[in-house]
Amino acid sequence: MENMTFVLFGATGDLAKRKIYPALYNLYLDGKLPQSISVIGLGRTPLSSEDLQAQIHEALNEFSRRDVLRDNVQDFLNKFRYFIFDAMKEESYENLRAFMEEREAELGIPDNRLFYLSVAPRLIDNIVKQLDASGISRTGGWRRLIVEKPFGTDLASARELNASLKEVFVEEEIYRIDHYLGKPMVQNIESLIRPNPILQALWDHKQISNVQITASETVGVGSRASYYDKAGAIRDMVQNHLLQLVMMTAVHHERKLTSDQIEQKKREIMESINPVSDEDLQNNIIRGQYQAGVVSGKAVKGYQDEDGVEDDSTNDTFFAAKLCINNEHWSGIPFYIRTGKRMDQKSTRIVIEFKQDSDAEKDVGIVSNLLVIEINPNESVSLRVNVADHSSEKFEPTYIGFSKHPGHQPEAYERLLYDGMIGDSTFFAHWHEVELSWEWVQPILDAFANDEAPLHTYPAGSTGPDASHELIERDGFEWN
Ligand SMILES: NC(=O)C1=CN([C@@H]2O[C@H](COP(=O)(O)OP(=O)(O)OC[C@H]3O[C@@H](n4cnc5c(N)ncnc54)[C@H](OP(=O)(O)O)[C@@H]3O)[C@@H](O)[C@H]2O)C=CC1
Ligand SMILES: O=C1O[C@H](COP(=O)(O)O)[C@@H](O)[C@H](O)[C@H]1O
Repeated sequence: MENMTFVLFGATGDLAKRKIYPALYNLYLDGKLPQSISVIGLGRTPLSSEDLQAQIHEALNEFSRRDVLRDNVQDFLNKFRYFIFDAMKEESYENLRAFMEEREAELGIPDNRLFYLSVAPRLIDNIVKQLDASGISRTGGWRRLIVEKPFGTDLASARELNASLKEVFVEEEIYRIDHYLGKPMVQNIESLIRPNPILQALWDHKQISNVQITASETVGVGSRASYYDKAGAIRDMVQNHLLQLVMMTAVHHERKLTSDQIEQKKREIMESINPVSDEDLQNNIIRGQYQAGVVSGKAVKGYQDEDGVEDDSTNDTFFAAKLCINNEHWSGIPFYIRTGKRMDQKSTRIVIEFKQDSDAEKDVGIVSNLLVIEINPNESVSLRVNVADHSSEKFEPTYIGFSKHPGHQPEAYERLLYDGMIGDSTFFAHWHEVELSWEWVQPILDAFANDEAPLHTYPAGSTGPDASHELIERDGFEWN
């Protein structure tokens, strides 16, 4: 890997502490950082480099998946410098350029520069313009830009944001983070199907009856009401993570695909998803909001009573939909997606349900085969099969599969940061996917904004509103 400067905008922020520093440390432990790297943390808070290093050390103690090793942590921390920086002030950039160049000279490294924007979206336009104007992004080496979510708040703002990034960077240099794409089991979908002809042969509408994608959470809005009450589940989870899971599930891997081919296939899938019609808005889209209830044995407030949430908020904390991909492989197969906060369990999973011809044998316990890909918090793949129980002359559903142990393998941010450093954008969200995802959700955003869709409530700690069960039961299935 080439030596580089890693410029972290938002070095004093929550994401840096919880995800970025632990990811960098674990890459360091695995020998996956460049031999020589200058990491420059930026923020307005007046800190010295030693202060930042102390904060990072603390963050590692709290959030690293592996123990912090006394004998090497200082070597890791020495790579960091802090620079007091206000993204809205022009002079900050001139000073940053000098600081960065000085450090590059001190370490004898080329001007390969990776800019990580872990800051509020409202700052991004100015940062990118100033990086260009100050010459910071005009490097003799390579330059890359990692952008955090949310990428816009609707189709128009996403296009605007993209246009301002494109004034300075080309698509190949822009890495839009969607941390679900960094999750090991999501990255493993291809390696699960392609080398296994038995699964490849099953991966289409002839064998599959429906696909279900769930991302349920037990947490509520927490301290993020100012953002979440405007975003809702649709912007927070659906436009990005859930639609990415749809694309990753629906891609066909007849052979090993290059990054560009995967990008093209994902784009084709998004283009093949039926646009949301008025009929869908009435029947196939479910908006929900949690009420008071009990989660993991603890009484919790309803959404409207959460700190920072408007009293009469109609914001969606739950979303479910049925969508169809109109291509040769998936035509006629419903994809059901759902996500919600304050549900009964934390679970992100993809369930592929296979067709079952033996309706007549339901009374002896025969059920459809399922392929269950558990993404989070457990990482496993299992296949539900019917096994005869000779004593009762009935069949028992039995799961065969394997599990991985989270904590023993690199987490999403480690994988994505590493990919960003080596210049592999396979598991980042490319512009066309992002734009097409916004195009798909835009009619839903409009309907929610105009209160044209019913708001179903559900008790915290439940499996979501009844309407989301009716959505799937109408087609003769149930959420697995
Ligand atoms: N936290 C999370 O779990 C997730 C966050 N994200 C995204 O990551 C980004 C960062 O989030 P998060 O860390 O939570 O946010 P925080 O509010 O915790 O941190 C914001 C950071 O931005 C810096 N900042 C704010 N204004 C300026 C400015 N004018 N000039 C320079 N720096 C500035 C702050 O530094 P200072 O105050 O020192 O200036 C701070 O380091 C956001 O886009 C968010 O949507 C995405 C997924 C999850
Ligand atoms: O991006 C986000 O994701 C988290 C859920 O992520 P997970 O890795 O724990 O499944 C969600 O809580 C948050 O609201 C959202 O912004």
